Amino acid sequence: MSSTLDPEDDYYDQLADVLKTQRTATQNAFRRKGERPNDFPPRTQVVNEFMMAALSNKMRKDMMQTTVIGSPYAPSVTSFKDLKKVMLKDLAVETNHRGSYLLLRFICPAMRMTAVMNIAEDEAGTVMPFALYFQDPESIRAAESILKEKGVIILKEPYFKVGTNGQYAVRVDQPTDIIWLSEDDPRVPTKWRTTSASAQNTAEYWKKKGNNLVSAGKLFDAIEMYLRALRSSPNQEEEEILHNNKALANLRIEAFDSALDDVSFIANPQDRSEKGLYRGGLALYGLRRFKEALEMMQILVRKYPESAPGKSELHRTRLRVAEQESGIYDFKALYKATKLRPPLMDNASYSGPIEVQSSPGRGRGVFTTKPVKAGELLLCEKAFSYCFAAPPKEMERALSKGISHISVLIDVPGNRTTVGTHADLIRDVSNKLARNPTLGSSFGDLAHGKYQGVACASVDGSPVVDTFLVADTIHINCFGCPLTSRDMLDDPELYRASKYKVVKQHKTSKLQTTGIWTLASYINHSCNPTTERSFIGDLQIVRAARDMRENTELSYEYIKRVEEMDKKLSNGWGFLCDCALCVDERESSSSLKVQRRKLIKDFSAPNTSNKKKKEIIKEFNKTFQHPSSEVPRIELWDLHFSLVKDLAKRGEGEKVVEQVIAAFHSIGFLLKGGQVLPSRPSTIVVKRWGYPHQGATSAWLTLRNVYLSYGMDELAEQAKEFARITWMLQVGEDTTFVYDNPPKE
Ligand SMILES: C[S@@+](CC[C@H](N)C(=O)[O-])C[C@H]1O[C@@H](n2cnc3c(N)ncnc32)[C@H](O)[C@@H]1O
Repeated sequence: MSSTLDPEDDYYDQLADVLKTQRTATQNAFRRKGERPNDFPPRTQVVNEFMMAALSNKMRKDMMQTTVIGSPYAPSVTSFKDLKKVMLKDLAVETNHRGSYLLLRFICPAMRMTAVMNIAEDEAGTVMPFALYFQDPESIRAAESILKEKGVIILKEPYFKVGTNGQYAVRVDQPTDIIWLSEDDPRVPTKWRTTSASAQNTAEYWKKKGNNLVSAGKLFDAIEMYLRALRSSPNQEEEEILHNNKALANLRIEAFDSALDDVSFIANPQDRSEKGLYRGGLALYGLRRFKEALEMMQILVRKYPESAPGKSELHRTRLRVAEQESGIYDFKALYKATKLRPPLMDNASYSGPIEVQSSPGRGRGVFTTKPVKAGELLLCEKAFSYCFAAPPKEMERALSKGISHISVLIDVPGNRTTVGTHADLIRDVSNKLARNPTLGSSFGDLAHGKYQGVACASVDGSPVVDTFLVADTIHINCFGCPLTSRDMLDDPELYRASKYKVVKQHKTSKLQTTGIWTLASYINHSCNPTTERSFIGDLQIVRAARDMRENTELSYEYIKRVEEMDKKLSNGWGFLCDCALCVDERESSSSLKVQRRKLIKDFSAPNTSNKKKKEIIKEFNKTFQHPSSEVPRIELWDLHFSLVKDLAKRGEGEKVVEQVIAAFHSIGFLLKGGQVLPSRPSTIVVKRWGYPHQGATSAWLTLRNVYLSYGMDELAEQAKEFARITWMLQVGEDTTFVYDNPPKE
């Protein structure tokens, strides 16, 4: 979950009004639940209004899109043979017509708003606006190829609703409720049949049509043609070619399961053609089954040693298997790849010494399976789905590049409004699952809210996806993320530690890019976490923020500690944190909190002397009942560093070191050695790691610089090594940590 609106956010008031209007409209509509209206407007009026709306829709380009999630209803899991036909005039308002189906034909050119829209008619000639949600964006599939004029569908267990404007419509939130009928389907009524429907052409004829459509990028239509060709009695050789061609179209729409089915027409891989092996390997790669993909590519290269694409894919797949097994990544190449739009990394996921187990009171959680050291890589996971929000400068390119626009998601039952790419994420995950049912369990096993819905299922051989369940699951498990965590560093001292130029364009964005990482999703929240995570494109990197024993639970901060933490976590994720910080906060009296606030105010007052500041820090420490190893005193960090700044200016190195070490102790670290006085030790050791503070790297580098200035080179090297570890925690890697050779910015 990310970016649920706060009162201080832009648009808050406007969107709160929109949410209110939607809630009222929903309540009004529900008052009419079950009513069978007899005031349908005449056909010409419905069509004219639709055409006018399509025209004005074309002219308004810049409107922020809004997706409204209404009352959830489960998708149809009933076999078509058990359903009875109903007509549009039989529909009841705000009702899900279980046990029934509609047979509909579209009569206008489709229009794209948030939904793909058309006017549907039934066999009696009654017409009705029709809205289909969660469809691929126009750049992937044109609205006109989805709800084609003259196209015929069966809509199982339809939902009939009254819109905010009082207009009746058939609304489809569950796209898998539709059975798309091909022209020659016997269920298409005779009077709706087109001439090409009954054309008795050869498989070769339909194949050529399919090939032309692939060349034109109309992949969904091409697949329909290949299916038609397969129904036109091809011979064995033609059949194999058709399956291979269909596999190519399926690969391009990322329907990897179907592509794999296509090539499996020849059961034994050893007997497959070069194309069959190649496309089968790519399908397995797309499903992230890299070891099987490698086997397929090895067979290909053995059987067809001259195959250049085979050799190059074999090489690429080997890299993925190596990453998966070693957790070693070429980070330099990853940063380069973040220039891609969208910045999807071509990498495998690595899962280190961790496993999912039950975590009492928290559902499931992730635990270490062996002792680990601070900084160790625990997980580097590629997103299951990722919607990149183009920064304003790139918006123009967004349409053509399949980048997500920021849109508004109005969740009426959840009573919340979210700005970001969540609506696109719901769409992309739903489509991914519908096209790749074998991926269903990795997403379907994730935690979700109260809505039960339908987990992965299939009916009449087709997958069923419950978009309401997808939305509910995304709400709990999705996170906003920057393009790279390194871009988010806001300490100039740290830029000097980075070899590559910092890209600042995303720094001010509000993390509107969102994604789902199905393994990282099992990590629970703690305000005093054991790990830190970072992002490079759609890779999420999780590293140990402390030395941990075997069987220690991993945790990270879903959000940084803020005021009203209980409210934020409970609104966002439905739980109250029981970490020591939260417990202490609840136990602390309001007078104590007032006292702490006053101390901070006094500290920050102009002209407060350093002596006085030190006294205030002492007083502040006295307000805690528990040691800082249990309840880190995060507020103290900034107070110590305010002193550090001043002391550094005066060149009082020993005192700088004293304050930096005190700052670390205040957040639960236990450091041994490291003070300049009295005896200039040669080691500084972290006996216990504390709260992973964002300022830790520059704190270590401050120590390192002071040590150097005192000629304590050994100690300086050790401090630099700790800076490297905390840098890795923050940005994910240490390739860019070359403090001795700062880049010329
Ligand atoms: C992203 S999921 C984490 C995995 C989840 N525990 C599971 O069983 O799948 C987020 C959900 O985990 C639970 N959770 C996370 N951190 C928690 C905590 N500190 N205390 C209690 N529940 C927590 C909440 O139910 C939250 O909605």
